[in-house]
Amino acid sequence: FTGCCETELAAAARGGYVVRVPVREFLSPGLNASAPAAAAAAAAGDGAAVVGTGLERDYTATRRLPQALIIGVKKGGTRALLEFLRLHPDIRALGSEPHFFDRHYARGLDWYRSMMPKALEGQVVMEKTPRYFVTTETPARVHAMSRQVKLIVVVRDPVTRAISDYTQIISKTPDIPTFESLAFKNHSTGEMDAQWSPLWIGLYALHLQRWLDWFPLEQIHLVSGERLISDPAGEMAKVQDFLGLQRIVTDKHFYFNKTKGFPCLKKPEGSSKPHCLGKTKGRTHTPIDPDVLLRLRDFYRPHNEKFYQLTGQDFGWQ
Ligand SMILES: Nc1ncnc2c1ncn2[C@@H]1O[C@H](COP(=O)(O)OS(=O)(=O)O)[C@@H](OP(=O)(O)O)[C@H]1O
Repeated sequence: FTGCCETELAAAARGGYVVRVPVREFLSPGLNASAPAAAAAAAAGDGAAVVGTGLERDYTATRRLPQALIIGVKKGGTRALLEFLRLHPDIRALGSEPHFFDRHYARGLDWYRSMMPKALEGQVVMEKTPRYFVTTETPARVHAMSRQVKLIVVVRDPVTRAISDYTQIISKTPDIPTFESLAFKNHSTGEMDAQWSPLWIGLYALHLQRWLDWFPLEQIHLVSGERLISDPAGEMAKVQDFLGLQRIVTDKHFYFNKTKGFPCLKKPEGSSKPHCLGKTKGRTHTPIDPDVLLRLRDFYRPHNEKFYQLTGQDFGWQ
């Protein structure tokens, strides 16, 4: 693919007229038969329709319900994963978090569909709302929409995740008590408050079990939040395989930005400039008393073991 036709197609799509495209040029060998040119046409936005006839494919972009969801976890690296996936021409992802299954379910599936970006046949439509993973009513609702939907969870060491969560909370409400005082139910006995949201979200086995009541494990792909930082291309290869996509997002798309301390994109969607995620991603964490950290590790150990058992994967959290 030379790139010449991508521009032509997109331009034609913006003009809203019909372009004939030889289908062979755009068929990819993977599960999905769409191609970068097709994605460019879809990316042209509202009203864009490029229609092929006869031997050609139908390039009409429509709004469809998502076939894949990033369901969690909060502070796991979900934004990074979504931005990385958006580099793929066969992905059409909603940029914001729609919170359909947890907050706006009463608005109905037509509303949800109307939120989605237009996509061509063969493109995978997706969205991310990290709260889905921990809301009890969500698995059944997602299942009612589609029993085939592919689910992705980015998991991260629950201790670091909890501190990241708290760091975000305190940045918005600076007057809240310290992490240490909120994490314990009883300071003298050392009993942790498992109900406190930053701790409760990290009980991954508990939450996953609710999803497994509705979906088989093969339909749930777990991304290591740690590896998404240390080896983004490796983690992305597995996600693309899971979604049945060609491995188009590779190490060529990333560079490690030393100032930020994270992998950044050489060329994000719709831009030619390198780009890192914003200031709220990769924040300096609130320092936590080392004794409390040890306590937290003890608290999570059995839950992590259960999670490794359920998933058949050891994420190596100490
Ligand atoms: N490439 C890259 N750049 C910046 N940050 C990255 C990246 N990859 C993963 N992360 C980690 O993502 C953490 C934020 O997670 P989420 O995007 O899931 O947060 S949120 O739930 O949507 O608020 C964020 O957490 P904090 O480090 O605690 O800020 C990062 O550690």
